Amino acid sequence: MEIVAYYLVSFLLTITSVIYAWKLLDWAWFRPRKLEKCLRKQGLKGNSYKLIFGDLKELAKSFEDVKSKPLNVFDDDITPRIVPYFVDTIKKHGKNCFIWIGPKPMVLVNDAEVIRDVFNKYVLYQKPKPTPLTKLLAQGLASYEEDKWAMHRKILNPAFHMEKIKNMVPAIHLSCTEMVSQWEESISTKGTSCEIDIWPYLQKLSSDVISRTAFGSNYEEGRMIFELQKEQAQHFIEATRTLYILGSRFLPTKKNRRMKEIDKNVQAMIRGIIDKRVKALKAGEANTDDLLGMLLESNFKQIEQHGNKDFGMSTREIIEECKLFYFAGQETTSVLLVWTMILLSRHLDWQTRAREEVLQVFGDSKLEFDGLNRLKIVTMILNESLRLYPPADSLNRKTTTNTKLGELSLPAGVMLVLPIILLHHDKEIWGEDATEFKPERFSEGVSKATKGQMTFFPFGGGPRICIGLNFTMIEAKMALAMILQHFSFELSPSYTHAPQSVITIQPQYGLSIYVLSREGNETVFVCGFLCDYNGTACVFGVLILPNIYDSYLYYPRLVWSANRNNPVRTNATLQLRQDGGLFLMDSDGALIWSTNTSGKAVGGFNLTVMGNVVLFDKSNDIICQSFNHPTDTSVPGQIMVPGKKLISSISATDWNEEGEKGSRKMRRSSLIKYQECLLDFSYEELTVMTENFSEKLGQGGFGAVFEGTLSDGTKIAVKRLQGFGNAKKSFLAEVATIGSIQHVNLVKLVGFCPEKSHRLLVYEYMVNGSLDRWIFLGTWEKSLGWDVRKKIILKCR
Ligand code: HEM
Ligand SMILES: Nc1ncnc2c1ncn2[C@@H]1O[C@H](COP(=O)(O)OP(=O)(O)OP(=O)(O)O)[C@@H](O)[C@H]1O
Repeated sequence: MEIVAYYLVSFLLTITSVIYAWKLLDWAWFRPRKLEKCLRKQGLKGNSYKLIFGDLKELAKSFEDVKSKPLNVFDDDITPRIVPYFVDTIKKHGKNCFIWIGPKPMVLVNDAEVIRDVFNKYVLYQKPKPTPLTKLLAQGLASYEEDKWAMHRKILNPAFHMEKIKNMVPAIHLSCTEMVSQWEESISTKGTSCEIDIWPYLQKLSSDVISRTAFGSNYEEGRMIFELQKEQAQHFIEATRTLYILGSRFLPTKKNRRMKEIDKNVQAMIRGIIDKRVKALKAGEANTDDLLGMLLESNFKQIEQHGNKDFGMSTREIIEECKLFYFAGQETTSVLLVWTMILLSRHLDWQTRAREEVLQVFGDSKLEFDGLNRLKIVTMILNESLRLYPPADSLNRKTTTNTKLGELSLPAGVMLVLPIILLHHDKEIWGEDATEFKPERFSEGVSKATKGQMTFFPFGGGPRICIGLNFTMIEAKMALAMILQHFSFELSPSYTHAPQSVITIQPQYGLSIYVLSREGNETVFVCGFLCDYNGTACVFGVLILPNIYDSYLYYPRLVWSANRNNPVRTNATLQLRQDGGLFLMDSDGALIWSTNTSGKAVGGFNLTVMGNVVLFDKSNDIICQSFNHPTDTSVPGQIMVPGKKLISSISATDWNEEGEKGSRKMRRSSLIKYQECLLDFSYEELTVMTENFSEKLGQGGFGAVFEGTLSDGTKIAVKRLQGFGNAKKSFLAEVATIGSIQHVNLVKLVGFCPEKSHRLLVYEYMVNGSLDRWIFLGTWEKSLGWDVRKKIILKCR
């Protein structure tokens, strides 16, 4: 009996071993060979199959090779670095090719229409099965198929609707504010600018945003969960760099134990939060503004509707969805932001245009949802950034049965790769400048830019398109707008341009940029009428005021004017008409100038912080702007296009005197007409004007004051300062400050002289002397009372 049992067991063992051996052989050799034959018959080309590993070794080597070769800082042609093996294979075998991922062939799908088909027929083309390692990281919606996917998508969809995302905007705003404050703090310790590696900040930002929006009031617990998920992702990335060996996850290695421990802890923590919420929801107290709240609410509704738990998600499944939010939404959003920042650091013209738009929509006030939706330039920039640096460089699918794919007939089990980045960089699709940053491609939206083709799909496509698309775009707009509102930035020379693919496309060495605070550092423009002393000649224009940090601009200058060749008199008016734009009428009612926009419905006009006078319509679209009609000056951020020209305005604004004898003199003779403008005198001129400082008016704490006369006979008082030494910068800063103060009862500064070690201030002449003579009339009793002094201070006569 025992012998029979022995033979029976041996027989069964042998049979099982033979079956497994055959399966292994089929998996490692026969099946790959059969698939290869079939693909070659269809005209597809690729390397011959190599046992078990296929092309994996070459694939790993190609990544290693490019890793050590950073790109030129201005090079956005990144495909050879991100998908080196695809690029090499296409070079070697042509566009209709395949590569071997171990024993599985992977066909490259390059045709936009075929890609659309793959996305739409999502039951026929499914995602490759997640490895057990991926399962430890996150399962959820992204990895389900067919009915289970459909049910989860239906429950999750409402949480990602625009009106729900609107409620999350305050949470997103808070996270962005925290980041901006940290940058401001770093800057304040160094002055007005400093070098920051912003990559870790952007990663923390997107992680904070997910914690806040997913778990709301349980934000702190959420943050701990996501810290653990982050560590899990690190382990996962390391594991994906080696070939996954069946059963290896059961080995009691240190890493395997840690991954399991993390998974257990994360599950327990999320379960704790969910239990609290479910209790609150049942008691009618739960907050449903965060993702978790909305998901629970939607799940309840679904179960209630069908009266059956099977139509909803289990707690375990809800836990997986929460883990997935972090995995799918954190890194992707931070890389979108980091590449956008790199592009804007290099393309300062677009940085300026984006800032202009942000300031036009929000000014310096708090960002809010409706305004974010009006940011057109920012959206164009984000789309162009997603085109050049799509966070996911390619997507995978597999055939589930024998399938007709375009011209091909593919057997079941063939993997497909949809190479997002190759289509985004294709010169046949986007033109010769495909690898250049040109946000204007998206000026009329995505469908116009792609002509309705599936050539731009950073978020995938078809029914399985990214569920977080709206969420991520609002977050990115908010973060970018807030950064632009507070800072200017440019690349640091220490930045190394090395994009690399680690699940998402990331900057290998971070992103060091110079961040400059805009506060107190911006150039100030004012707009209005500028008249000569007599008020007989006025222009309507834009004036740039000196900035105390600049040493090159000592006095306000006119940078644009509407009527420089046609001055008007005082009492002229500028009228904004709803149906025609701006009209400049002289005091006698004669039309002097208009914006030439008759028939257009005008919403308003605005002087932007860049000094651009902008006329816009009701939907904030620009109707016309002074930047498009330059006169004699161009300011930073003003883009000059072919056909535009600057024409010197000296003689044109020099209404009374002929412009003569060198530019310095000419500038002065025209500037002297403006009350607001300060003149820079030479020491020699002041010596002549004061007849060698012969007539002393008095002595102050900082030096003596002398009488003088300008060439047109106007009397002046010249103060010769002592004690400023050679400190030209602080002297000019002082001049800029005093020069910008306008008060009827304070003497006006006319000009100054900073030549060599001379420091002189030129004031208008006060016939009645200094105010102190009138304030202190000999004795305290006789001097002016407080009410009179108050009136003097408050400018009342
Ligand atoms: C720049 C940011 C993002 C990019 C580029 C991006 C990209 C993608 C892509 C390409 C897919 C399709 C994958 C495939 O078809 O194989 C996808 C799916 C998905 N994404 Fe995103 N994503 C981003 C942000 C987010 C955020 C913020 C969340 C959640 C909070 C999210 C959640 C998901 C989910 C759950 C899916 C699976 C959808 C399904 O299978 O029905 N994503 N994402
Ligand atoms: N713009 C002016 N027009 C006519 N006289 C002036 C003018 N500015 C100064 N003075 C004369 O010169 C004197 C000294 O002026 P100054 O402004 O230097 O002195 P202060 O007011 O005593 O103080 P401080 O040196 O602290 O500014 C005045 O008392 C006045 O008589």
